[in-house]
Amino acid sequence: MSGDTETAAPAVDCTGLAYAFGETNAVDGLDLTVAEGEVFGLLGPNGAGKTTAIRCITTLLPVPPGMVRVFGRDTARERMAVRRLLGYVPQQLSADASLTGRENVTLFARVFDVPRRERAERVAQALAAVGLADAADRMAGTFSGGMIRRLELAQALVSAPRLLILDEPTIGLDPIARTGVWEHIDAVRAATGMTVLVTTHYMDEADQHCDRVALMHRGRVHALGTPGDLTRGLGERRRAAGATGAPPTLEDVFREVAGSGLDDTSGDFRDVRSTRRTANRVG
Ligand SMILES: Nc1ncnc2c1ncn2[C@@H]1O[C@H](COP(=O)(O)OP(=O)(O)OP(=O)(O)O)[C@@H](O)[C@H]1O
Repeated sequence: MSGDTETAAPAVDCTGLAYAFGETNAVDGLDLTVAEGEVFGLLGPNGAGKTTAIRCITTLLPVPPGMVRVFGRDTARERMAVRRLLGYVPQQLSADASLTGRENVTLFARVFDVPRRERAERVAQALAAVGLADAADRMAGTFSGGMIRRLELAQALVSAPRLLILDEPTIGLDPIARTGVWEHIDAVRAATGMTVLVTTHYMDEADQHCDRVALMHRGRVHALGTPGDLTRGLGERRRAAGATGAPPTLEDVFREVAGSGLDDTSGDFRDVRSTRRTANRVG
């Protein structure tokens, strides 16, 4: 693969991506292109297939050649090259409560082969980028949920990836901590031009922070565009049908495309479950 091809290729290119767990088609023909430099939101309710799609893109789940390319590199054929291009913050907690913030990030710097002589500085930069410079030498077990999430962000950033993939980065956090996480994602993106692919079921966050979103339901993309285009489009359809009222939100767009498949209570359950996971891990 030539350097030119890699530069011209989209950050992520999924073509007919499919993945099944036994009888369950978790991802069922997903077509998706993420341009370099954009913040792209993969949205959907529990079970939509977001995490499975992300795990295929990160090479953690194997798919046949031709389904997923990252900066032009096929995940099936160039697994290690793809891994070197991306930073991944999974839903499961990846920080170790018994290590300090700095030690946690240093561990990732070693795993990702950050050269030894650059390591200390790169770790300090990653911690500063997420607002944890002052807390760097405290045990992660003393961190709040929002600080842990930012620490995990620093772990993913220390290898200076071209593509940052975040699976539900703000789940289980209170509104202030959620804002804090996004402020740092936005700042890193502004400073580096890094591509960000994020899954979330918080439509308000996607509306505010994503350049484009894909609304995913039952393994497929049902709507794709900028949040503004999607909400304007629904507003126009409603006006054409004679409806009045408040301008639609992204959540309204989602309800239109997903219909009765949406579960009103799923977000709450997920928050509780995730909060518990956080508590178990760092408690
Ligand atoms: N390891 C697994 N074994 C069996 N089925 C699975 C597995 N992981 C996911 N699934 C199923 O695949 C489907 C998609 O799940 P996935 O986790 O990708 O959805 P999601 O949109 O990320 O939802 P959530 O936000 O709840 O993680 C669901 O029906 C889920 O039950």
